[in-house]
Amino acid sequence: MCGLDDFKLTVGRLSKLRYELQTNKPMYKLTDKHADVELWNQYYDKEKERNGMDPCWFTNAWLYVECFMYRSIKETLALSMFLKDFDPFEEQKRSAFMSSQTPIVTLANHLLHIVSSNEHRDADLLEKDFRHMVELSLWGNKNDLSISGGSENYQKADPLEQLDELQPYILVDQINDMWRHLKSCANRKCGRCRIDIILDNAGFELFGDLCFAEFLLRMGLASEVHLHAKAMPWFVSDTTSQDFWWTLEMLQASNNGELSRLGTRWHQHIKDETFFLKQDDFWTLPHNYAELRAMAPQLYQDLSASDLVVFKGDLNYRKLTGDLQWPHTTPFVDALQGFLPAPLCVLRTLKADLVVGLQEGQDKQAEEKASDWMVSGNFAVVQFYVDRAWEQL
Ligand SMILES: O=P(O)(O)OC[C@@]1(O)O[C@H](CO)[C@@H](O)[C@@H]1O
Ligand SMILES: [Mn+2]
Repeated sequence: MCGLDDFKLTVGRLSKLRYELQTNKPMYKLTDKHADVELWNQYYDKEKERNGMDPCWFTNAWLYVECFMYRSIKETLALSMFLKDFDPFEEQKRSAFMSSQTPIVTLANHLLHIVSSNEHRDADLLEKDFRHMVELSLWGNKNDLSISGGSENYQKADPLEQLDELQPYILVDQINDMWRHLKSCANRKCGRCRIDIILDNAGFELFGDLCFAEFLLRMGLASEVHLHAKAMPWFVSDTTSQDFWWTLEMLQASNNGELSRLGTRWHQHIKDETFFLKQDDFWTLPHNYAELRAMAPQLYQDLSASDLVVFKGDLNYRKLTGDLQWPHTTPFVDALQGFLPAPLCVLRTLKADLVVGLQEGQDKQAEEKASDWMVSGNFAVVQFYVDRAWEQL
């Protein structure tokens, strides 16, 4: 088959997918060669058994349906001859990165300034800088391309100047608890701590996450950082391994000295195994994280070796909490339903209508401030949990 025919066939399949989705047709079983096919098809059978009918686009759970849409796009491409590895969102991701150059440079300057100053013998200053780096990584999550339906959504304002005014929008702020945990880990293990980041969006968010990782390394709070990327194009802007490498290449090739230094440094971190880039099919399944241990035992075991697992973003939050309508005052740990491979935290801006761990009445106050507080990405939570037993290890 020639390229043009292959292209036409693929576009036809995508149009069919769109039509079926828009008209609530039944979903279907996957047939491509990817290793996750059986797990998806088992999920389909379970849903069918539960509801007594084939899963349909409008009637099944939002999380499942939404994940399946991205997986179906992947299948359509996988079944083609010439577009197997094509990332349909690549252009948007790259353009969002390019458009965020000014705030990226601001953030790079800030990071390089704080890691090269000697002032951190003052513990209070180190703690303040830690807070800022966490907040920068947190608010980077505002910039995702799936909430904007794929249209331009990139960091425009100066990220540092915004931090103070954004503070009141952090509904749950457990940054101090994270700080105490990391300090005590670093003391106990002489700085030999492992941090994992379950990445979310590429572009400014990924850059902020890498800066946070670099800060932890340079301040002696971590000795290795494991970065978990998606195994396929996902929710438009999520970071794939390809996006990660492209970002490092772009930074290294930048004519801005600071960006270029960071790009070179992060390549070196990979070579000397300070950074680890990982991907696992589990992150692109529709399952809740309470099922991770049973579904992906090796991944669970790997995460268990971490001193802190940082989950970025809204989709991770939905999967951590099972995407359920919890009362808003439900303790965070209860919503995790036993998923506790290691100490963990979430850095998430709210884009879906669920949240836990709020104080009584906090939801009403947020609602008075903005009726779309749960879905606008303008409010956030930083939630942390460590089991007592881990603290004593
Ligand atoms: O995980 P992220 O990037 O923070 O957000 C993903 C997201 O934009 O996608 C879905 C809407 O399509 C929602 O779950 C959420 O708002
Ligand atoms: Mn995302």
